Amino acid sequence: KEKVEITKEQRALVKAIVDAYNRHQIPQDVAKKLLQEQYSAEENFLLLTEMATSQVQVLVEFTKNIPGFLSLDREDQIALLKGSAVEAMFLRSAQVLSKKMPNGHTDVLEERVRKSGISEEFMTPMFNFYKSVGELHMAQEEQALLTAVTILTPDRPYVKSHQAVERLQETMLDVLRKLCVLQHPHEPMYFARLLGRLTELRTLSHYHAEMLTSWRMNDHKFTPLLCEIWDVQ
Ligand SMILES: CC(C)NC(=O)n1c(-c2ccccc2)cc2c1CN(S(=O)(=O)c1cccs1)CC2
Repeated sequence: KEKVEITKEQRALVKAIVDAYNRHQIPQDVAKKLLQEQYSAEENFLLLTEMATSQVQVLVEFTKNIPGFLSLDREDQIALLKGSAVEAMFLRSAQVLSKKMPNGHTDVLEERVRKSGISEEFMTPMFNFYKSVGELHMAQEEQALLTAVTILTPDRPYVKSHQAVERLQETMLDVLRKLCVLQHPHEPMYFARLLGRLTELRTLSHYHAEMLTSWRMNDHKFTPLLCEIWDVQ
């Protein structure tokens, strides 16, 4: 039985990432609004736009606090953010849905998302993903580190110093692997299942590009920040 040891540096790394992750929660008022306003598809779409826009701002702040990220080449920093924004949004959504919320809130949230103009063909894979993440009952350290691992994916378009990003991602993966072994001693495949969610995320992000065109058909407007991070309009 290999003895898994988290080093002092790794403990500090996890603390930095989790603090950043918790510091940048989506403003509660935005999430609360999802539960208050009326149910029209237009209203739901607007609320998702607001939540997604606020999540991008949160994502940028979180990313800047990933140790080593700001020492990467500036253009690579942008390439990593743009390349991971959609995946981070879906991962965040899954984490929001799997969070313990006052009873009934999750259903309302789910209902609003289902009635926001997203075509049925994307609804199924999207909610399958939310369910498969929820079933993992991820600890917050795992959620924060998995988000960091997603952002630090070296093979995003336009990334120049592939190796520098890979080194950073490996640092995160090593401590995430150790945490999984320590926190799920009876589930030797837990870490592998976590990484499997990242594969599902990539597939979802391919659906997202098509989702956007279906919305644009019904002249739905996005915010300038979403247009910039998604390279649309
Ligand atoms: C938590 C935030 C980041 N999640 C969020 O905004 N959601 C959620 C969601 C899921 C579970 C709980 C709460 C919300 C589902 C969807 C989105 C956004 N996208 S989008 O960005 O393509 C979008 C399209 C049009 C305007 S914004 C569409 C799908």
